[in-house]
Amino acid sequence: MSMALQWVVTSTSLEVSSSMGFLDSVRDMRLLDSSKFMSRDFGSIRAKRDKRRKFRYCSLNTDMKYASVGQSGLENASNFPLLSNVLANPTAGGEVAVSSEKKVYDVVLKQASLVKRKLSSTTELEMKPDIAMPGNLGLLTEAYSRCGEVCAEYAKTFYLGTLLMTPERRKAIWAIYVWCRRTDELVDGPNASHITPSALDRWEARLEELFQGRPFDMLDAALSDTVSNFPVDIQPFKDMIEGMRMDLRKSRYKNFDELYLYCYYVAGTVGLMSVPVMGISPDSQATTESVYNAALALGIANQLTNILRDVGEDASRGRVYLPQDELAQAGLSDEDIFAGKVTDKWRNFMKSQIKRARMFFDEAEKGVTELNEASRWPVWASLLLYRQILDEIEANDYNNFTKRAYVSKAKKLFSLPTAYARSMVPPSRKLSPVMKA
Ligand SMILES: CC(C)=CCC/C(C)=C/CC/C(C)=C/CC/C(C)=C/[C@@H]1[C@@H](COP(=O)(O)OP(=O)(O)O)[C@]1(C)CC/C=C(\C)CC/C=C(\C)CCC=C(C)C
Repeated sequence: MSMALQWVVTSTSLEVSSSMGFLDSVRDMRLLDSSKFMSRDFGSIRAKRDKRRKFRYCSLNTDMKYASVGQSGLENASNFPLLSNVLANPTAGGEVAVSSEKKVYDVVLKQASLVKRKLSSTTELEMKPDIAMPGNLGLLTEAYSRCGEVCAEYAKTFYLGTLLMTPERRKAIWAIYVWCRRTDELVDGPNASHITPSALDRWEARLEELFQGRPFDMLDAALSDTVSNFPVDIQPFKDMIEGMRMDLRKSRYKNFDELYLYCYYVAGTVGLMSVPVMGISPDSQATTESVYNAALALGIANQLTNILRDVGEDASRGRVYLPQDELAQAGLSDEDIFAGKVTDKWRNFMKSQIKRARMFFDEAEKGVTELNEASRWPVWASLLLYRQILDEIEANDYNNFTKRAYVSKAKKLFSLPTAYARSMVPPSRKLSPVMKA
C-alpha cells in the first residue's frame, strides 16, 4: 500500500515506521522513499507570510443570458452578480440559496483581506524556518529533487516548462504538484477503495501539521518549506481535500452550481495554489483579483474538460459528473449515458457543455499574460494542450462513451512553440475594463 494511503488509513499518530514510497504506480519506488524525512528530523518552522492575494469573481453559465464573464464584480462586494444562481436555486422556503460561485468568491475575499492585514503588519518577525537550517539543507534538496522526479514522471511537458522558471519557483511548483497528486491518488489511485472520510480527516490533519512546520515525510517537508517561502494559503489545500470527500459521498450533481463547486475543490484550487508561486509580472496592470480569477477559471476549465472526456469511463464506475437538470432539459437521463449511444440529443447536449468549458478557457487566457514571464510558457502549454481535448471530442463526433479524446503527439509538439510565442507577449499596459490603474 502506498505511503500516503497507509498513513491515512491506519495511522492514529504521526509515528509511522514504514519507509515505503507513496504511489504504488510510480515505477521507481526509491524515488519516493520518504522515511529519511519524517517529522522528527525537523524542528518547527516559523513560517514567514506575506500574502497579497485578491480575487475577482466571474460567473459562467451555459445560459449566456446570465453569463457574467469579464465582469469585475469583486471590486465592490455588493455588486456580486448572483442573479443566475438565485434564479436557478430558490430554496423551498423562498430563501435565497447561496451559490457555489458565491462560496468560492467568499473564500477568495477572505484570503484577500488576510493578505492585506499581513501586508499592513510591519511588526511580524520574518524568520527563516528551521527546516532550512544547515543540517536540514541536504535533506531538503533531496526532497525537492524527488518532487521534481515525480513531476517529470507524471507530467512531462509541464515538468519541462517548469525548467524555465527560477529554481525557487520551480521547486515550489513541484512540491505543490506532488501534494496534489498524492491527494488525488487517495481517491483515484489503485487503493482508493480503502479510503474513508476519516482517512481524509487524517490527511487534512497532516496538512495542518506541515503548514505549522511539522512535516511528516520528506515530500511534505518540501511543501512545508514552500509554504514558508511563498504566500500560499492553506485554504485551497483544505478545499481540495473537501473535493475528495465530495467524491466519496456523491456520484450525481443536481445542477451546474453543484458541479462548479466540485470543480473548484478539485481543480480551481490548483490555480489558487500556483499563482502565489508563479508570480504576477511586475509590468502587469491587472488587478490581483483578475489574475486569480483567471487561475481559478483555468482549473475549472481543465476539470470540465476532463469530465467531458471521461464520460464513458466515469459511467462504468457508476458516476455521472454532468448537471442532472441540464441533462433532463436536453431530454436525456442517466440511462442514456449508461447506454452510451451517441444521438442528436447527446450531440446537442455536448455542444453546450463544450461551449461552457471553452468560456472558462477564454476567461483563463486573459490572465496568463499577466503572470511572470518565466511562468507563462508552462501555463500556456498546459492550457493549449488541455483545451484541444475539446476539439478532439468534437472530432470523435461526441462519442465520449467508447472513444477517449486525446491530443496526438504531433499536435502536442506543434502546440509548444505556439505556447512559447504566446508567452513572449508582455502584459498589456493599456487599461481595459478588467484592469485598473
Ligand atoms: C503550469 C501548471 C499546469 C501548473 C499547475 C501545477 C500543479 C500544481 C498541478 C497539480 C495537478 C494535480 C495533480 C491536481 C490534482 C487534482 C486533479 C487530478 C485535477 C485534474 C488535472 C488533470 O489531472 P490528470 O493528470 O489526472 O489528467 P489526465 O487524466 O492525465 O489528463 C485537472 C483536470 C486539473 C488541474 C488543474 C490545473 C492544472 C490548474 C492550473 C492553473 C494554473 C496553473 C493557474 C495559471 C494561472 C493563470 C493566471 C491562468
